[in-house]
Amino acid sequence: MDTETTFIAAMVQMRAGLLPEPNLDQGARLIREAAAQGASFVQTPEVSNMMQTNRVALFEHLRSEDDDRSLAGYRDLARELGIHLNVGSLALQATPEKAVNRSFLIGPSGDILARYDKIHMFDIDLGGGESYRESANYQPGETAVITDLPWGRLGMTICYDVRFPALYRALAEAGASFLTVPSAFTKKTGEAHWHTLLRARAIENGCFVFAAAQAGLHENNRETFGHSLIVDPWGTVLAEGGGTEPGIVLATIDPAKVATARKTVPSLQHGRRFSIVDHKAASDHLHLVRGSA
Ligand SMILES: O=C(O)CNC(=O)[C@H](CS)NC(=O)CCC(=O)C(=O)O
Repeated sequence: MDTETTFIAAMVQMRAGLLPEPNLDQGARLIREAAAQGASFVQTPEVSNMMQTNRVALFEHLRSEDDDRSLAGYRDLARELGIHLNVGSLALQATPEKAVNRSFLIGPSGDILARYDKIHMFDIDLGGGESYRESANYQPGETAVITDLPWGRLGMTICYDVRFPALYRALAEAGASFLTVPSAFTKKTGEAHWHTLLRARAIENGCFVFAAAQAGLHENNRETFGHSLIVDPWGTVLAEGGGTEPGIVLATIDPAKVATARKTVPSLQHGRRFSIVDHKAASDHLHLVRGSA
């Protein structure tokens, strides 16, 4: 594997609406623009096909992987443009009752090289009446996924996964140089946490982090944070999208930066397993011992 070669990565920032067809048009237009600017790796955000929280409407438009027109369209596009295309995620039918939030890596041949089902479900109450119950409509994945790009190994994750650092450490230990975090972050949590979480995952694992994001006010009245990011293994932001509009951001990626960052700060090698002492339990025990003496 020639890890000396640089390449251009592009994050496609979208404002997905309720229906798959116009969303595919929006995604395809931006992917073409990215390829025209030289990108050979392009990522789209979480739920590129549908931003839909209403269960009835969601299930009306859900298709199984084999029948999904967005997936077919993105495969055709990857083949036509000769790029590696990471469709951040598609909402797909998994069972009669549940969808799955699935990310795809499509190769320049149009073949599906890898798929990853989002593991961590965003079930939270943010306050101010803003609540999410992803697990009501989606079934979680149970398997972390690492795959190969021509420039190094890629660990695939989605959005809320970014809050679970053990997943990223496992992917880095399995050989990942690149970590993908396609997202639809809320505006509130994005303002507080987005840059910090993504830069931390890059720094602590010595990996590039690619995070294409949904942005702006969507048809379902949800507002997402945007700020699609490309972060290098030193934690430097190489490219960043705006807060509200669809568009693309690009950066030249030098895979050699992975080895350089890890050589400078070898924290991946210095990690050690440890046990934990509960100080309170230990002092209670001492007290008991003294009392019985
Ligand atoms: O349901 C959809 O339409 C698309 N999916 C999402 O928006 C997902 C699940 S609700 N969003 C997140 O995971 C946000 C995480 C986040 O914002 C955080 O960790 O702070």
